[in-house]
Parts: sequence; C-alpha cells; structure tokens
Amino acid sequence: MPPMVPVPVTVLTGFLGSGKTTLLNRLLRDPSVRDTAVIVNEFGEVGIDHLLVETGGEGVIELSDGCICCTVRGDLVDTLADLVDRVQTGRLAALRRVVIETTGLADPTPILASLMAHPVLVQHFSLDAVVTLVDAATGVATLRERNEARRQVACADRIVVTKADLEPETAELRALIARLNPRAPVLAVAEVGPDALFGCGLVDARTRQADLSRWLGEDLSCTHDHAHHHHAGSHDGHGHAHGHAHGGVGSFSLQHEAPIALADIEAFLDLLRDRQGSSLLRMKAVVRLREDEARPLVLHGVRTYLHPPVRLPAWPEGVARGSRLVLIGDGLDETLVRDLFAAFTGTPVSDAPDRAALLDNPLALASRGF
Ligand SMILES: Nc1nc2c(ncn2[C@@H]2O[C@H](COP(=O)(O)OP(=O)(O)OP(=O)(O)O)[C@@H](O)[C@H]2O)c(=O)[nH]1
Repeated sequence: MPPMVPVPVTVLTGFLGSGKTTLLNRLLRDPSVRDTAVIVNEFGEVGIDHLLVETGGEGVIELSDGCICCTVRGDLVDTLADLVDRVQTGRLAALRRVVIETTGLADPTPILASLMAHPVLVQHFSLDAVVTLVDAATGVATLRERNEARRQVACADRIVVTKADLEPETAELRALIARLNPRAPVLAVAEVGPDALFGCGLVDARTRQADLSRWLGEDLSCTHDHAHHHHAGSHDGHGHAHGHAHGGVGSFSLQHEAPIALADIEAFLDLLRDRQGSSLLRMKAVVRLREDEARPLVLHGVRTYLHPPVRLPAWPEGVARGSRLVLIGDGLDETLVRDLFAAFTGTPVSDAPDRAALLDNPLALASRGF
C-alpha cells in the first residue's frame, strides 16, 4: 500500500469563459504534469468540457449534474474517496496532484470546506492553492456585476489574468482585483507554467483558515438558489433538456442532429447576440457543420464576445455526431432562443418566423419581445 502522503489539490476557478480549460489543457501537455487527476465540473446539462479537456479520457472525471460548490458537493467527496480507493487497489498510478476545475459560477469556499474539514479526506489530500482566472476583456464588468466572480477572486492564492492579448489589462481591473484580494500575486497567463501554479502553496495558511471560517460563518450553505427545473422534452424534439438555475442565472441546451450550414449558425449567433446580448453570460457549442461533417466546430462566446472558432480534427470517440449548444445567461428568454435556433436549423416551430423571414427582416421576432 502506498505511503499516506497527502496529495496536493489545486482548485482552478474563475468566472464563465475566463479560460480555465484552455490553461489546464496547456499545463497538462507539459510532461512534468503527469499523474494528475482532473475533476471537471460544468454548469449546463450537456457536458461539453469533457470533450475539450485533453487528458486522454481516463484522468477526467466529470461531475455533470450541477456545481461542485453546491449540488455535487457530496459527489466531490465521493470522487476524491474513489480516487484514493483506486490508487490503493493499484487501479490507478499514485497521484502527484489533483486539479479541480470548478464551474464558472462556483463559490469556491464550500469546496475548500469539503477538503479542509472532512476527517477522511484531510488524511489523503491537502489543499495546495486556489487559482482564480480573471478575463481582461470582460473582467471589469463581470467583477462589478457578479457576486460569484468577486468571491472567486477574494479567496484566491494566485490570480491569473487571461486574454490580455485581446485587451490590455487596465488600471481599473488591477484596482478591482487588489481591493478584493490584496494578498494574492497577480500573474499574466502568458507567464504561467506548471511551476507557477502547482506546489505554490497557500498564501498564508493561518489567514486562509480565518478567512474560511469568516466566509463560512457568513454563509454555511451555498449562496445560490438551488432550484432546478426539468422539461419533459426540448421544443425542437431533439432530445431531453434540463434547465439549471443558479440564483438569477439559468442554462439550457440546444441540440440538433442533422448538419448545420456555417452561414446559418453564424446568422443564428448574430441574432442571438443582437437580441439577447445583455442577458448572455456564456455560450459553448460543438457544431456538426454541413461543409465539413467530420471535423466538429467548437465555439466559445463570453458575454457578447465570440472567440475565433476552432475545428477539432475529428469527433471524439464515443460522442454522438450532433450539434450541441449550451447557453448560460441571466434572464435569457429560452422560448425565443429556441424559436430562433429552430428557424435557422430548419426545424418547423408553429407560430415563429422562419429562416427566410428572419434573414429578410431580422426584427421579425421583435413583436415577440426579442
Ligand atoms: N485570446 C485569448 N483567448 C483565450 C485566452 N484564454 C482562453 N481563451 C479563449 O476563451 C474561450 C473560453 O475559454 P475556456 O478555457 O473554455 O474558458 P472556461 O473558463 O473553461 O469556460 P467555462 O467552462 O464556461 O467556465 C475559448 O475560446 C478560449 O480559446 C487567452 O488568454 N487569450
């Protein structure tokens, strides 16, 4: 049986779309980062991240039904306990570290509490650090508007600013971060390698303990509203949809099996941003393109910013070749978004303008509140 040296755990957090998966993928390619278990949790009922985290399957554990910080908290404990079991029974090589990639809406404090207060887990795992990503392009607006984002920054041991290549980090963003967390070093993502993130240790273990008790004292349970709503089936008739509400934030997915023309998906996204941009927080999509069905198109939107699309070389094994879009927003009008999507994917929906009518007059949905 391997000696009981606690395995360091890094909690990688940051608001929706801040670049967690991108950074993790880059770090995991470094040979020094072998024997790392990655626990991925995402918000939205149709898991897309597990398609995009490149560890070759075995190491990725997706907790798909909610956030680690709230509904999946029990599962996080079970997952970590299962890792211990797999290592002890020789089914998994001894782990050097665990990385938990939280959802962009996770409040990290309950996760820290699970790790630091659980009588069995503390024997096997030790919290290495909380690393919080802040997106330079949308960070100021996000930190102003979203309590989850502020809490993520407040409890970080390391802060990593991403996307400064898109928009240079402003003094305003620096000041906001410093006000929320004057202790944690702030690094630019370009200068971050495994050494800067792993094994960096807590900023101050004593302060963290104090902070943690203060945060938990404030709010022992998750700050979010745990309401879940289920739909019997999606409006487009292409599979099951399960909405997930997180405070005022909700998510739903759109699915379509048949290939979609690039021009149609572009037109859909243009109208989506135009009509629902102020409610949109995040969009992730894997699209089966009519022009090239073998290579799925991956799209990422963060608020109204649409990142350059990426083509995967092939569909990952065991994954159905259909398009999936996950939308996360605060006050998104699901019915209208579904109607719009149906119009561009040629799925008939009664009572909604069709594709031709929308292209002819994009305001055709205006009368319905778009
Ligand atoms: N230009 C630029 N794009 C970036 C950078 N980091 C991430 N991105 C892009 O931002 C988009 C979102 O990145 P992800 O890594 O999926 O973000 P995430 O934090 O994992 O997103 P969630 O899982 O929704 O919380 C993708 O299109 C990335 O390619 C960066 O430093 N510069």
